[in-house]
Amino acid sequence: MMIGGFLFALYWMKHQKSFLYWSLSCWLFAAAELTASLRVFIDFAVVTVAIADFMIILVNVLVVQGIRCYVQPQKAHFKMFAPLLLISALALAGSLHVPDLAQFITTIIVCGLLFYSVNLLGGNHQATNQPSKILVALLSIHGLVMLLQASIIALHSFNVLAQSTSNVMPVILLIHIMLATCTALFFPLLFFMRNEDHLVGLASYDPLTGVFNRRGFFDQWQILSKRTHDKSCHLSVMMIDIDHFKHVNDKYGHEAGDAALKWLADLLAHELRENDVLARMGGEEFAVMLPGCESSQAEIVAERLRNCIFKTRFVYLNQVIPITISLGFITEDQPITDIKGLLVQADKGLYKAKDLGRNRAMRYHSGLDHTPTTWTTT
Ligand SMILES: Nc1nc2c(ncn2[C@@H]2O[C@H](COP(=O)(O)OP(=O)(O)OP(=O)(O)O)[C@@H](O)[C@H]2O)c(=O)[nH]1
Repeated sequence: MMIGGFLFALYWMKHQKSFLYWSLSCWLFAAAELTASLRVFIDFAVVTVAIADFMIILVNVLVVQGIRCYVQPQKAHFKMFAPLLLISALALAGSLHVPDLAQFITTIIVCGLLFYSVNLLGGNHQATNQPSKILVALLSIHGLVMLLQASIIALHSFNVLAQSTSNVMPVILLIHIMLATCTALFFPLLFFMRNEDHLVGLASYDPLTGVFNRRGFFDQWQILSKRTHDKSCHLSVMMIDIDHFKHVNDKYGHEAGDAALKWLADLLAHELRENDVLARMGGEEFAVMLPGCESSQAEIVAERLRNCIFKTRFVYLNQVIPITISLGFITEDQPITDIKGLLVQADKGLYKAKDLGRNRAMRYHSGLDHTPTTWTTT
């Protein structure tokens, strides 16, 4: 009852329908247990068997409905459960005088609902956070306990386990209550973690282009450097800048400039591999990190990017706006600790490309201290 109250308070504050369904399921669970326990005092199977079991099925339907509201809110129509509830009611009514059969039917239906929940949460790509994994585990264990319970009921009804079930069933009931309590307590964490993931996402992505921002770029670098720790691995880094972008803004307007940035980010992302990291570092400047990309490949990629932007027409409000980019790039063959230093060097290549007339890619070679810096155009 208290967890139900807690979940209802969350619904009241957050207006998330999932919390409403989960709080109702908690309260209904308490009511169902109370109704079933009346069989000690009264012999009225319609209430203590059929209605109590139907309430247990409804509890689990409400749990699933809450999960559906979390996973796919647009498609979560409660009426989808109407056939299941109708069939359950008829089956329970038909097994009124055979309590074992009613319990077996209830157990199998609840088991199905639990595994459906596992499928909903496990198959949802957005729900890959820690609480959702724990919930998948809890619901799976609960489903297996239900299967065990169904087997015991079946064996009992064929008199195979005549004596021992009376000892096992209270233990199973206790496990149910523990699993249900843990599950109910983990549900709110689903939303809290999703909100946190969303905030982290907002902090790491550039809202205009949808690619990483400066912070996201360095976060990705941290992830990459941990993965390739102690491994000698090639890494190429590029700095990319739109040529005469001020002119684009001045002549066609700031909105055209924004559209050009988005167009450029989409094209670059399309030309890069999946594990390359593209980020808008600020203004009209982009950076690319190409893990495992050695020197000769970096040259090919840089030229491919430059040529792709040069050849592709950017059309804004029926006007063709000429866009070209300049690039500076560098490849490091040693394990890297200083990504910022690498960016500075790629940036030097970029400014050399600008100096030499723009619409070109320049490699920055950093040698030993006594080696003069050399530039290569591609
Ligand atoms: N539309 C738009 N413009 C931006 C944005 N961020 C920066 N800019 C503009 O980008 C322009 C950058 O101009 P400059 O740094 O002079 O460089 P440039 O005109 O591209 O010249 P070069 O880099 O030397 O080829 C400025 O006009 C900024 O206002 C943005 O988010 N949207």
